[in-house]
Amino acid sequence: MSRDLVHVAVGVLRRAGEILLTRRLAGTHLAGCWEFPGGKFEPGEMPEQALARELREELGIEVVTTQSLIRHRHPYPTRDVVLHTYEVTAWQGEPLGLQGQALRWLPAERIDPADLPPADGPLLSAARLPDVYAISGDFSDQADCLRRVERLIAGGVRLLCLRCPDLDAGTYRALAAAVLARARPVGMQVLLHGAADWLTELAAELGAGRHLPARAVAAVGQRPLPPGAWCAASCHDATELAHAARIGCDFAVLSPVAVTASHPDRPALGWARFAALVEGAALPVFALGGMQPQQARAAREHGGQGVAVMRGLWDPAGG
Ligand SMILES: Nc1nc2c([nH]c(=O)n2[C@@H]2O[C@H](COP(=O)(O)OP(=O)(O)OP(=O)(O)O)[C@@H](O)[C@H]2O)c(=O)[nH]1
Ligand SMILES: [Mg+2]
Repeated sequence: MSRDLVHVAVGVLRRAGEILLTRRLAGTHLAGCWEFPGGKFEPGEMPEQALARELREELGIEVVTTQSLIRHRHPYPTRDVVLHTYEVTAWQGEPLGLQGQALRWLPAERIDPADLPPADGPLLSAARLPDVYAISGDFSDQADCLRRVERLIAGGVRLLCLRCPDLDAGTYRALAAAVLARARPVGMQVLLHGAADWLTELAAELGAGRHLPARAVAAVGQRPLPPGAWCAASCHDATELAHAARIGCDFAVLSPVAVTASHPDRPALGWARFAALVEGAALPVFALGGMQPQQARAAREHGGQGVAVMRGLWDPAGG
């Protein structure tokens, strides 16, 4: 039996580091929840037209510019909802609760997912994530590693995967602790890469997240970290993306989008295939493989969260 499918346009409005939430009115689906403003498409409307009309009707503002953030589908008991989410990067007017709904501005990290509709988990992750995810290269020298981290921080990078596959556990622990001590005060979030179980305990101890290699994602039935700590997955196809979302990962990297120096003979997905895979994914997806930070916008235009960059950031002078 075919289910009802409802398309909804949703806006993320930011001001002084805070995001606008509005409260669903009594008598509506999910009454009392805090949500991102927006509403259902009317017949014949394009997503951005629906967004502009909804924000005019609900908040009395005029949308000036938008950037697509994430589109995902959520099965509610009575119908499926597709949320088309946009960053509203400029608008005119002061948002008001024109339908009597309460308004509230909150920093992204203080929004409690439990206050939002059940469909909003991926949307909140997307709103909290930047559009560049740096992935470290292999290294063993702590001073060199910290110099590279400093350079990333100075360049505005705020999400880092610490990937050191050849280090023993003791050296990795010391290195991760040193990186976190530097990253925490500036709000850079760090994910520990690897399949080993001890990484979960280390992540909890240091206030870090975990990034699971594809083989580790396939092997687990549930994310290894509690909500609130980032849990990311490496994926290469639709099956892996679906599994990553099912086990509760917050975001994924999908590769290889372009041909890379490290795997020149591996066929690249290209942007069209990337977009098709992201379209079906229920979590934010970064493009990985041959990416440079300035391609974040292209990734966004193809439905992605942004780019995951290895060489281009960690080792920009390298080959
Ligand atoms: N606006 C909005 N809707 C959401 C969010 N999350 C989510 O699951 N939804 C669902 O998407 C649908 C949007 O419906 P809506 O009630 O806002 O639609 P609308 O503004 O056109 O209202 P109307 O139908 O009373 O005219 C609802 O089923 C709602 O529960 C969200 O963050 N914002
Ligand atoms: Mg609405």
